[in-house]
Amino acid sequence: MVQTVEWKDGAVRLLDQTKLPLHVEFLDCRDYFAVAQAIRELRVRGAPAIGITAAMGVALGAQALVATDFDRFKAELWTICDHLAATRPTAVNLFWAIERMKRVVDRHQGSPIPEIKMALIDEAQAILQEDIRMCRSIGYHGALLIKNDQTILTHCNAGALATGGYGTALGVVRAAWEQGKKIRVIAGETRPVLQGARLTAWELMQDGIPVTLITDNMAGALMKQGKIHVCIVGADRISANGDVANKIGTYSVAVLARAHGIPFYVAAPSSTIDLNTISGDKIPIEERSSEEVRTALGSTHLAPPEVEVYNPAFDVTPADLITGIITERGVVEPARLSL
Ligand SMILES: CSC[C@H]1O[C@H](OP(=O)(O)O)[C@H](O)[C@@H]1O
Repeated sequence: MVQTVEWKDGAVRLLDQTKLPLHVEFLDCRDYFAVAQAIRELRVRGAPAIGITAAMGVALGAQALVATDFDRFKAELWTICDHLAATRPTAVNLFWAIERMKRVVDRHQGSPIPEIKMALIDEAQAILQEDIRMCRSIGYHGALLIKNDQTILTHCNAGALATGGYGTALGVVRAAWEQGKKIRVIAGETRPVLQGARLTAWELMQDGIPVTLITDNMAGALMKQGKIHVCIVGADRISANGDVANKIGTYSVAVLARAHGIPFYVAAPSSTIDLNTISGDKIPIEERSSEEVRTALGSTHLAPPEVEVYNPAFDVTPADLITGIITERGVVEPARLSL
């Protein structure tokens, strides 16, 4: 699996996910503006991957600062943090990672500036490596829930492409596959940005994991036909009461799963849990451009050019529709999250 994001030769190297599945192209961001633009344009996306990338953007921005006075350096770095924090509002990992980078600076008050700059690079690298370890642990705990010969429905992309590597929902799939369980994945295409069609299908095929692509409106019929045994999705923010914000369409899958008695799991690292947000209705939901809905990835027109569009990128699944939240520490009932 190619690396989604990495610090390479003093730049932030991203796999440009807008080019997948037909082209594997990398984008070398040499300043934090380029990192922010890549996040906004979904060249890198997925809650953990956004956090890691923003952390590297902070480290990258710090290298270019010329201030020799700590207070001035800190003030200028906080401006960089604000710029990166303004890229996307829903994935809490973005803000968690930026706050973690800020704590590095505060811990190094009084240290030489060059030492702080190095510490920021080290912290961003540590966030990446921790995320990969957490995904593997999520995979281990989640695979215990998967039986041989089961078919798993997933929505959007919560794989290596959405994380530092290995994936959350797809980390569970990978772990079950690596354990020799004969599983199959049904991937919802995930209109309008098609993360399922373009990214999940590509990612699983790279690993030789059986995957079938469906349009989002097919999920209910497959459940009714008994062809789905379990649903596993990712998350962008989990509120203190266990509500989950995830890609638009997730709530529909959860309702259908409940109607058909199918377990519905959310896989996410603890960096996605936001105990400061008391419930899902308080989670900010990103609204994206009308063109994403009116066209097929900005090309073919699918609708009248002037038609009114509503394009929320996420929805919220209430805790009572979620069978369990799979974290790096194990599987937890949503209602027990903040205990
Ligand atoms: C492993 S979290 C992935 C999560 O992020 C996706 O959103 P986007 O592609 O817009 O960044 C989607 O909600 C996934 O479940």
